[in-house]
Amino acid sequence: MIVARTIADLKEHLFALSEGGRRSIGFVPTMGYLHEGHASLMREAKANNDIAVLSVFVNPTQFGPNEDLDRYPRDEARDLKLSEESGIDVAFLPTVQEMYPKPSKTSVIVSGLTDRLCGASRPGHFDGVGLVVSKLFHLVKPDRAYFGMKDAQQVAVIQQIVNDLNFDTIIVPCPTVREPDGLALSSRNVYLSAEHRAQAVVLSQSLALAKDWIQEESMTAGLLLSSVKERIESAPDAVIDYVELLRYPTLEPLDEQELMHKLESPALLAMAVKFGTTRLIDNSLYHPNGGV
Ligand SMILES: Nc1ncnc2c1ncn2[C@@H]1O[C@H](COP(=O)(O)OP(=O)(O)OP(=O)(O)O)[C@@H](O)[C@H]1O
Ligand SMILES: CC(C)(CO)[C@@H](O)C(=O)[O-]
Ligand code: BAL
Repeated sequence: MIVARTIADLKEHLFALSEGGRRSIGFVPTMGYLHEGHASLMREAKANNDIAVLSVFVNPTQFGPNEDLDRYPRDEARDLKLSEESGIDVAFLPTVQEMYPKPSKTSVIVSGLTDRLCGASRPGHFDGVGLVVSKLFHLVKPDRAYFGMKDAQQVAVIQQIVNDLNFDTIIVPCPTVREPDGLALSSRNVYLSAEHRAQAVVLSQSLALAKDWIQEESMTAGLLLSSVKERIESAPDAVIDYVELLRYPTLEPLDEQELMHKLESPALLAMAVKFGTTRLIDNSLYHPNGGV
């Protein structure tokens, strides 16, 4: 596996390996501290492309002033080991100076899709994601890029950027990988105390319950939301940031009276919940035919 730390190095290696763009590139952008969720994306990239590229970059422009940029977990040696084992050919690990030698005067702002969910509770977050993903796509020129559905809003936002800016990249959404008890894998799980780790299972449990509840004939969107919130709040330390039910991928809210078993388009039940200072997200996508 080649490790590139500069843009010049990355471009040189990619040009050689791809034979000037003739061989396909699958790309997995991450912020590192890799886990099995990231590994599933890396394996998918390797299985469906000639060359698999990983980036590890804790992107400062997507963190708010009071967020966890400074304490975001990092373990480069472990990341390199897992990425090599997962079939990555080129790992790009730039410094902040390399990616942003000067503050960017250009922004990539997606309107509408970023008004709710994490876009509302983390102002400016998706502007930073849009900027760095656009920069990375220009550098890597991937044929396919792999993103986890745990960040469902991110997938919708990036798909919109690709459509609007004519990137020649297919966005491949990948399923959320979970711990045996259902907790979605996340680099930030490492922040959880043992007590909060035990309580955090309430997120996936509430999503599983919602899957049953939507089959009930009288279940409306409003009732589903209040039932899910009640379930989450049964965990003593859970503090809800948001729980929302939106059409996917347009992210328009469902009507409170809408009957869930009569859904006509996919609906996303998405949540962000804090345990102490740790903010976790999870979601599930429900399809009109009752499929999940
Ligand atoms: N459990 C998971 N299953 C599948 N993909 C995942 C999972 N967790 C993260 N990803 C995906 O990995 C990519 C990189 O995400 P990131 O590095 O932020 O990891 P993370 O574990 O979500 O970290 P954080 O805790 O900061 O949200 C994103 O496309 C994200 O959706
Ligand atoms: C896509 C991404 C790597 C951009 O920094 C980040 O938002 C993430 O890890 O999901
Ligand atoms: N997985 C999204 C990256 C972030 O939380 O900033």
